[in-house]
Amino acid sequence: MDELLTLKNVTKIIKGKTIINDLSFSVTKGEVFGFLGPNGAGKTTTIRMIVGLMEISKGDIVVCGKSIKQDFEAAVRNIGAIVENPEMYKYLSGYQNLMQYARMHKGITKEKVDEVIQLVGLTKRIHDKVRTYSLGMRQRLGLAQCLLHDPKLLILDEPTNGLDPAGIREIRDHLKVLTREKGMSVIVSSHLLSEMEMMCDRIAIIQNGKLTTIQSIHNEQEQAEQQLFEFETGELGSTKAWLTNDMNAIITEKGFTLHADKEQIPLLLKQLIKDDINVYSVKPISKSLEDRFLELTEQGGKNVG
Ligand SMILES: Nc1ncnc2c1ncn2[C@@H]1O[C@H](COP(=O)(O)OP(=O)(O)OP(=O)(O)O)[C@@H](O)[C@H]1O
Repeated sequence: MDELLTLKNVTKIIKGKTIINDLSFSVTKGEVFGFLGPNGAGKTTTIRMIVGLMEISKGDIVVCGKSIKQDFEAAVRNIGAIVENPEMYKYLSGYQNLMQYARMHKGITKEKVDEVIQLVGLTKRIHDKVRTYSLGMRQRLGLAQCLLHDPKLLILDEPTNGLDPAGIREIRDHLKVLTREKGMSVIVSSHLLSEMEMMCDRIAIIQNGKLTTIQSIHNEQEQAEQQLFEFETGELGSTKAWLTNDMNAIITEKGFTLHADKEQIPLLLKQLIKDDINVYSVKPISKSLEDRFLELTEQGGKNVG
């Protein structure tokens, strides 16, 4: 089964106010899925519902084939999560903290504790007291703790909050190991696009409790399919006359721009040449996710829906 997590029309209403509105998406095995949105968009609320900390008002969440509503324990068993800052005893060592946790949860062996310590790269400092750890090391200790019960799906709410670039990079590298080598799926949330672009395979943008877009990050072919193209043509008057309303083109200083599939470009060129309009260049204008994110958020969700 490729889908590890599916949200089906999930809605959350608190005191008559719709906080999450009909949210549907799936996360597949081995991917890092980003949840991006401005403050107050509803990321934490959604995550709290996925990990079972908050009830769903409408819809359902399915984890590894188990419905959170019908089979709660079997569903959440597959999840490891850091939602709020993980509580650690600062006067104990990292190792003592993990062993303490292992003692409270059935079936976690000492070998498993050693394995996760190595996985998060804390071997050298694991016997030092947590109060001597940097924030990044504390985050990694938290990560180690939630890996102890071998979750299939890891959920990290704002994992890079307060970390310096080196700390962010460490988290990023660890997520790669977990997904690529261990086949886990990871959901990370953030309001910082640049970090998410470096960390995620796909990013869902959430705005006012609604999903506005899901975009693959490394799939350039997919991104190139629907694009804005800039045509540089000669005579602007005849160009303007040539364009029809349904093309939704915008006249520029040098010619015009329009959205088109790549396959449409040769057809448009043939037509322009046939109609005696000179074309000096055609180039795709890459619209970064950043533009899209800013556009969506600055418009206050105009495109939402
Ligand atoms: N228990 C609650 N009662 C009333 N409103 C709530 C409650 N929990 C969340 N909200 C509201 O729901 C909206 C979404 O909040 P949420 O914390 O999920 O956003 P977020 O995207 O995680 O933002 P941030 O990045 O600031 O944490 C906010 O407007 C918040 O005020």
